[in-house]
Amino acid sequence: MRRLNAHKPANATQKMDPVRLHLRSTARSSNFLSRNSGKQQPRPNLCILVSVLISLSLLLCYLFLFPKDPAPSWGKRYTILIDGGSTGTRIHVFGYAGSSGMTLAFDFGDGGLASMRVNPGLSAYSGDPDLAGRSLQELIEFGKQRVPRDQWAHTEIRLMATAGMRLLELPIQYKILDSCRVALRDSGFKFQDEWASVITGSDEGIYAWVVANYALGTLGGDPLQTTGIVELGGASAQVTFSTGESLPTEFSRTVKFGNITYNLYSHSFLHLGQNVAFESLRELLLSREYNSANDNVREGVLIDPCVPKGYSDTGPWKFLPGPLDNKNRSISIIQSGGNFSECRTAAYKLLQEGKDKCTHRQCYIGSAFTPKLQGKFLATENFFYTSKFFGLAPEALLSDFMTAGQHFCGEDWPALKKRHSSLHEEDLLHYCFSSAYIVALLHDSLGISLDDRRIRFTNQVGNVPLDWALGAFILRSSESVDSKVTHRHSMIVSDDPHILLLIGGTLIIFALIGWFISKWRKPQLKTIYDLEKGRYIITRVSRH
Ligand SMILES: Nc1nc2c(ncn2[C@@H]2O[C@H](COP(=O)(O)OP(=O)(O)OP(=O)(O)O)[C@@H](O)[C@H]2O)c(=O)[nH]1
Ligand SMILES: [Ca+2]
Repeated sequence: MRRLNAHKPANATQKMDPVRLHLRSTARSSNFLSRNSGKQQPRPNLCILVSVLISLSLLLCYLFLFPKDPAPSWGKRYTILIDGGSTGTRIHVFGYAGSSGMTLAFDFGDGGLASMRVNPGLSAYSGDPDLAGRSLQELIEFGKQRVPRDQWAHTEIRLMATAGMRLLELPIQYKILDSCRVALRDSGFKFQDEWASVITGSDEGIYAWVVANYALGTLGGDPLQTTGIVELGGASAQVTFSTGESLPTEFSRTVKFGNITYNLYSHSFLHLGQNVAFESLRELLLSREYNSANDNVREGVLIDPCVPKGYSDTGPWKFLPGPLDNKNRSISIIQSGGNFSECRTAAYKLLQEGKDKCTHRQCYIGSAFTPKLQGKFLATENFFYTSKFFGLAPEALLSDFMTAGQHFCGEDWPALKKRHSSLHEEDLLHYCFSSAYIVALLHDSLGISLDDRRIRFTNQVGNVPLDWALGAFILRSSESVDSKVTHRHSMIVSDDPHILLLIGGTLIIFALIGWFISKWRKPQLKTIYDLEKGRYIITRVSRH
């Protein structure tokens, strides 16, 4: 049997006298109730309370769905990208506002980006792939110095290798990648095996295009206002730009940024990076078909027009297996020809190799389709290093490279070494070749006129280094922003602790509102004893 209600009617005697207890109007009983519940406790005005709670929760919802700033930044976060290039491996540590960010504003200055390079590149370990992973240790330590320890487990680390690795046989590539995965798994950072890979040359070009246009402020704007990128690396060269031309599928890429879609031509010319091209040109000079026209080989001596006068190198050389016959294999010395125009002719011939296999409407380089270059371009890496060495302005003309190269190639090698004693000899040796190669590539092959001002030779725009790795980071960040924007309205909870807090708080407030309303709506029941009927009845208590 339920206990009697603790409160007694006002006129009740101490003893529960069943006779006098009548059905109480809920009002009187509630008055009675209030009289007997000790000191008058002002019951919270439920309506005010509920409305405060509802407005609070609406405010929280507004903050979550329409934050003042696309998203409040939640402190700094990090991501790491390792660029596995043919001549070296470099780590880039990106620090950025860890917002659930709907905006992309990165600081690529000292506060936001830290990089370090080690030589040689991963492909140099083809003879002993297990050592490749060890070459990453120094870079991983560098990353640990830049990322706070409590963030290591949340910091993703990715290895993206380029042309140097693409040149290796697949089994060797896999062994080198596996060796790197072991090192990255043990790094303490967040890593998954598929995050160590060899990227395509087309992706490499796209990423370089993204960082260039991000730095120029044209990413997300009119495609016709974007700037193309030509990059001369160590083992490959990339050409990427926006074009209205119809493109064969293998050369056509689309990049979506914000609500703009860019139709891009992107291709990486493998083997045509500067370092590999320099070696390949010697192979060409030694080949039979070339030699029939030129007497570059006389009694075991190769005359190389692409090295300054007075240079000689007694080898050994690692000539790639190719069109060499035994007679030429017995090269004992390479002597300088120091002749810019002969070097340019040989370089052009190298760039045209394979043209007979062209199956497209036009192939400016080898058998690859290349549309006519449209718009402005940034020329990076070896394009920039060569222009810088010759003291050329960023807006230099190709005719300036010709003049500088003609002079340099004809100079005396010992005098050059003396004058540029601070430079790496290998870099110094390449400038005769690179000046001729740049003219043969951009003018003789791609059709940029000698006095065209469309090209800027640079490795930086503002404080943004034009490194494709930054482009990969920007693109990934924008994709994750897009996915957050897409999901934001479907309230898919982000992994951001503050967002979770916001949602949790909102849910608690709604639950409180629901509870109060249910209390308020739930009939307040009272059990009283009816003297006349001699039994207990349950009655509803009225509300104020
Ligand atoms: N002259 C000169 N060349 C440099 C310097 N630093 C790097 N290089 C050369 O410039 C090129 C650098 O381009 P990168 O893209 O870094 O080359 P990489 O990534 O090792 O090669 P890929 O795998 O083809 O991209 C290489 O040919 C280097 O040898 C420099 O300070 N001076
Ligand atoms: Ca590179």
